[in-house]
Amino acid sequence: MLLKNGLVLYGENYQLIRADVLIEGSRIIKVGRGINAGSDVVIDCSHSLIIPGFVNAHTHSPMVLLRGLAEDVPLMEWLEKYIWPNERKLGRRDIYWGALLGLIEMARSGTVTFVDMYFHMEEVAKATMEVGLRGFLGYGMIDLDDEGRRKAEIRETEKFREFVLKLNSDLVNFILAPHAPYTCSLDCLRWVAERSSDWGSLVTIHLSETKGEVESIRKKYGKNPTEILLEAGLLNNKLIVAHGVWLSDEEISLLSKRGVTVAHCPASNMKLGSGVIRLRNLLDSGVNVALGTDGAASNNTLDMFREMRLASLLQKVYSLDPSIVKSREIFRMATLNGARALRLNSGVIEEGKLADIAIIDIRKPHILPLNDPISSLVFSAKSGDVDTLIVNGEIIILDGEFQTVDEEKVIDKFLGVL
Ligand SMILES: CSC[C@H]1O[C@@H](n2cnc3c(O)ncnc32)[C@H](O)[C@@H]1O
Ligand SMILES: [Zn+2]
Repeated sequence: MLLKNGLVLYGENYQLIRADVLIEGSRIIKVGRGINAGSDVVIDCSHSLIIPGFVNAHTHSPMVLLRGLAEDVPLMEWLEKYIWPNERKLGRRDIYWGALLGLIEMARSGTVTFVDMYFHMEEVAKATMEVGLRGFLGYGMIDLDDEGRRKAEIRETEKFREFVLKLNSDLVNFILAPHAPYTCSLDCLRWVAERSSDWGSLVTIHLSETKGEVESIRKKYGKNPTEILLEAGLLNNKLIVAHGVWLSDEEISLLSKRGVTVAHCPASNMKLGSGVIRLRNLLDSGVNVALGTDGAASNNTLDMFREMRLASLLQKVYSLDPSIVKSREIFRMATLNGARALRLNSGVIEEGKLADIAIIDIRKPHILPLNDPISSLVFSAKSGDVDTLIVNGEIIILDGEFQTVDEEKVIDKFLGVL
């Protein structure tokens, strides 16, 4: 496949060059001028920006089903009064259709890879293969200190891992996913750490999201949440913690030393009134910070353009310092840092990298003129500006049309619900 004559955001330094991008199989093999390779597919990019696709490092795709259902309440009330009772009513088919809608929304906003933890994950895996995005999928474990529940959660996790191994797919990857230190026992967390080591699996967990969480963990264990993960044997470079809003200096330095990734979810943190992440401290301490939307019930979209903008604006207004975080740092969080956390050779447009690419038609009044492409992406672009999406060298959206899935059928399904 040849992407012809585009404005390419090239390499880790995001140099803007006019060039062609040649893709063979799942990889970018050449970037340069005047490539003539007799390609089967040639996409004219003369009015387009070619960028690495986004990595949504923390979401729950089926939660689009609960969009707008629990508004204006803090996390624990949100979970206990609204979300958990409604989730108990969701069956396999609901999860399948919810995941399809969520994945379509993610693709339309330039996301190529996502980390997802929820229930009935076999259905999310099916949707992932149908749409063609790259998913890191985990069964969300909650044992509430109950041994019987723990055993059942372990069985579910093992079953889902078997399912993923049998799929033998380039796109569907298994990840261990205990929910949080306040819903998982130390025994459960220890089991996850041991399996992560045996299986070589990545792990994701919610951590230090609210002040209340930190207080309750301190009350229960006399330690902070990060120390509990340390005690369980989870603090290493296979771990992605979602949120990390209330981390102390000591915890930040521990996460940095251990190579842990923090998936920052600004919209969710603002909407649930959870707090403001110490982004500058995390970045300056060398922590790999990626970006996630969280679920659509606490966001209320899965749009990574919007997430980048919110991440930046939140830091500027909270610190009263517009220079606190640069747009390119935010863009890197949304792309390369997520890819690094997942050990993917992608997240930048460069020879040898996976062809996980978003193509944006810049002939839009809200984008032009392109004085600073990174600033345009972080502050001006939005979901729907992605014309063409390529994942693992396959075209998912071409000229605004899905090539893999019947988008209209999915939309109709949800209109039928009204
Ligand atoms: C067991 S994983 C899925 C579980 O997590 C819930 N959830 C979604 N967003 C958040 C969040 O920001 N903090 C804590 N828990 C969250 C979701 O509703 C599922 O129950
Ligand atoms: Zn979450």
